[in-house]
Amino acid sequence: MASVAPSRRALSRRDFLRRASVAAAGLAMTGCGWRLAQVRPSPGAVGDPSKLYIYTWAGYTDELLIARFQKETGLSVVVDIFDSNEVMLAKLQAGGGSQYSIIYPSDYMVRQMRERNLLRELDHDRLLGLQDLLETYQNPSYDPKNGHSVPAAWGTTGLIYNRQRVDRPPTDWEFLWANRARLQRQVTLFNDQRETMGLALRRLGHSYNSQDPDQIRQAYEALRELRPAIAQFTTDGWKDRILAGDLTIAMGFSSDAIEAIEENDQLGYVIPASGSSLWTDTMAIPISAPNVEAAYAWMNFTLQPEVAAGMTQRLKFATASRRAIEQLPPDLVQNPSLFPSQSVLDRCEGIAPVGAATSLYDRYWTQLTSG
Ligand SMILES: NCCCCNCCCN
Repeated sequence: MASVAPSRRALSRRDFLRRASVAAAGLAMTGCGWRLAQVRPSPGAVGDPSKLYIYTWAGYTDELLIARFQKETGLSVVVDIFDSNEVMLAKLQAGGGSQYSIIYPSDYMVRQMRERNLLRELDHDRLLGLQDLLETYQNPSYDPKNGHSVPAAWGTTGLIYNRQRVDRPPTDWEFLWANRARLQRQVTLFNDQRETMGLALRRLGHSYNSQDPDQIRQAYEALRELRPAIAQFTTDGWKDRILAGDLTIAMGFSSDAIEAIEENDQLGYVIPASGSSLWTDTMAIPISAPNVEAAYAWMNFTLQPEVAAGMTQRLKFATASRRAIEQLPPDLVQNPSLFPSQSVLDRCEGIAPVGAATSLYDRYWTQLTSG
């Protein structure tokens, strides 16, 4: 089982606090306006040297970021969104690899794509700022020495809950099963097979990366048991619903949870006690990408500590840049949902490829979500 946890030393709360003491000023909070700037349903012309096509997760860009990049480089940016690594991979394999110059695969997917020769090897002479990354991110296990990817963001997966609708806040995944009779259609889980099958594995005391057919079956059956409580499998569609008071609990990424809590202080976020997924999302260049120059320009732009710190402030994902963390204001560095304590991180696990068991995950996932 490969762990992609950020370095224990580098991410200890004590270290963060020490670094934060020099931060104070940081960057001004900026209203994001329309967050998914220039998002469009599908890419059009490819190979236009004045355009950079990016395929990423929701909430990883905003208007300010794109406008500044355009001002600095003259390149306009077009962003498409995916909601799981598997969706991104399928699109790339169906020809999307020659449409996008930058993609944002997570840790395990970088490894999977590298092994299938789907990513371009990075020329480190063309990258500025890799030395500013946290030590563990200089040589992550999913991509030794960042040969094919640059870490962009990291965070956890947990439960977002509406305090007004629960007697006691959930502390673990088990809450969902214990309360399933009361939670009829009030819960959303991700439309992401590794994350969702993973939480069920973890609740049963197994690894997110189990390759044991029996354990994978048990996880599937446990999720079937939960089916009546599940309103929807959605990675990004829960936020409006929980803000509207339509849901009691949603599975969510830490960054999205922090944003939702900013909008409604009746919401809370918990990293489940039995452990959760600790993920890293990266920037990479598909092997047949157009406009590779522009891809390097984007990587270098976002690697700048001041730009990376601004993204963490506005978009609420943890940065892998040590120098960016030094620029963050103390309230962000001390936010345990954004930078969890070491003991919490120790309970979490990085998702890794599961080899031949992938088809079993696929099969159970299809049965679960189509049934
Ligand atoms: N909107 C925030 C997206 C964060 C996505 N991280 C994905 C991790 C998947 N294992």
